[in-house]
Amino acid sequence: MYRRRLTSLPLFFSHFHQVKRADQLKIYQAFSTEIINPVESESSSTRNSPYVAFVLGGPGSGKGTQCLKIAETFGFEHIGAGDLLRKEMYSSTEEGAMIQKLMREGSIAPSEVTVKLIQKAIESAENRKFLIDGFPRSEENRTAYERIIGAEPNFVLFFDCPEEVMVKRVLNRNEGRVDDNEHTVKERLKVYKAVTLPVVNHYAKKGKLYKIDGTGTQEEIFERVRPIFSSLSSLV
Ligand SMILES: Nc1ncnc2c1ncn2[C@@H]1O[C@H](COP(=O)(O)OP(=O)(O)O)[C@@H](O)[C@H]1O
Ligand SMILES: Nc1ccn([C@@H]2O[C@H](COP(=O)(O)OP(=O)(O)O)[C@@H](O)[C@H]2O)c(=O)n1
Ligand SMILES: [Mg+2]
Repeated sequence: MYRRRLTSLPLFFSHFHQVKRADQLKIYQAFSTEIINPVESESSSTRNSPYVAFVLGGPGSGKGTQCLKIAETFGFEHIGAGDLLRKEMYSSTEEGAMIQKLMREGSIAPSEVTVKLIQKAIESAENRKFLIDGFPRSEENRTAYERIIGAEPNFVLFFDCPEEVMVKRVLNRNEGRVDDNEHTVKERLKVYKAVTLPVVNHYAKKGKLYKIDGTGTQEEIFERVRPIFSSLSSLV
């Protein structure tokens, strides 16, 4: 038995007119989007394993801001990869010092370190629905997650934003971060384009990517995100 619903979603699947998500959804991009939810056929093992959305986008694209809204509205647990690393950075261990150096340079921390922190956060949460924000930032991050966690994300959100908008937001962020300065943001943008965008393309090819216009007000962007999560609420 299938539950059918018609919605008009502002989805932007970059390269596909028809996208098939292996787990539960079939989504056809058109003027309106049909979502077919095989609710009754969902096995209990699927229900018990964590439901994971990765959240990607350049520095300042609004990942953290939108994750807070999604978490509050749809009951997801927000795990910020950068937040986990920053916490570790202040732990006055050797690893903490290494993370601080990499963050200052705008480089990516070793995947094993980041994935282990994410794994701990998933395991210690009561929630089973997760937004993993700022991860995977490299193909190496992605394969390390698949190897250590033994799963792929259910889907991936990607906030698409022009560089000049991202830079302006980062330089106005004012959270005292070691990497929110003109020099590091330039490096981070280079890393984003060379190392993170291939991961975004990987998920686009797999039909797992929701590309969202990251310009406009926080509220406008959230209205683009909302239908994606509304359509899931009966599933997870
Ligand atoms: N739509 C928006 N318009 C203007 N400023 C924004 C918007 N979304 C987020 N910001 C601000 O821009 C900065 C970067 O946003 P953040 O969510 O931290 O991005 P990211 O996690 O992708 O780096 C923050 O100071 C945030 O308050
Ligand atoms: N998967 C990740 C995520 C963040 N990081 C590090 O943490 C920094 C800040 O990440 P973040 O996600 O908090 O940054 P924003 O994109 O939110 O501005 C990155 O520039 C990297 O140095 C990492 O090494 N690996
Ligand atoms: Mg962030």
